[in-house]
Amino acid sequence: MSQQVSPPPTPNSLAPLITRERELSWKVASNLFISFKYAWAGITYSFYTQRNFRIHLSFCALAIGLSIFLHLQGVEIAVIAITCGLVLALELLNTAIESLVDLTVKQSYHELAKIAKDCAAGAVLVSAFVAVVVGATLLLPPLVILIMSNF
Ligand SMILES: Nc1ncnc2c1ncn2[C@@H]1O[C@H](COP(=O)(O)OP(=O)(O)OP(=O)(O)O)[C@@H](O)[C@H]1O
Repeated sequence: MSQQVSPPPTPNSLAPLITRERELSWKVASNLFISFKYAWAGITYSFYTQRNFRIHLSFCALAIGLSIFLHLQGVEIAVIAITCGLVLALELLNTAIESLVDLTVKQSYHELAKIAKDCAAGAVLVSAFVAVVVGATLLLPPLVILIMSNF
């Protein structure tokens, strides 16, 4: 049995969607404050449900705290903060992708669901690896000097 494939949308068929401006959304935040509230709800959801998010958040707090304690230069603290932000943002996207996949395939196995979840988890892993390299490069030398100077 051949699968029915819908034709790709032409630029003209997208125009009504754009003019109706997100009419298809279940709900649209009415103002900026409500948008922040929903964004914060996503962050707290990830915090309470995702162990990895809590672990990454703890390491980020530690790294930023250490960089201030060790009097790193402003640009170095900024690089550590950007790297931490990247890891946490990718964790949030990973959670979003997992939820979307579960919503789509429910509790059934699907090869594409596996690819989507594995790639999302892989993106987090890559960013975490980069964060370790950045942290080790910027934090370890002054930390070793501080420890050595106390012995
Ligand atoms: N519906 C599915 N079909 C196929 N494989 C799946 C499916 N759901 C999960 N998997 C596989 O199980 C793995 C773990 O999925 P799960 O949804 O439990 O993520 P997780 O353990 O919460 O991941 P993370 O630690 O990144 O948050 C996925 O990476 C994927 O390989």
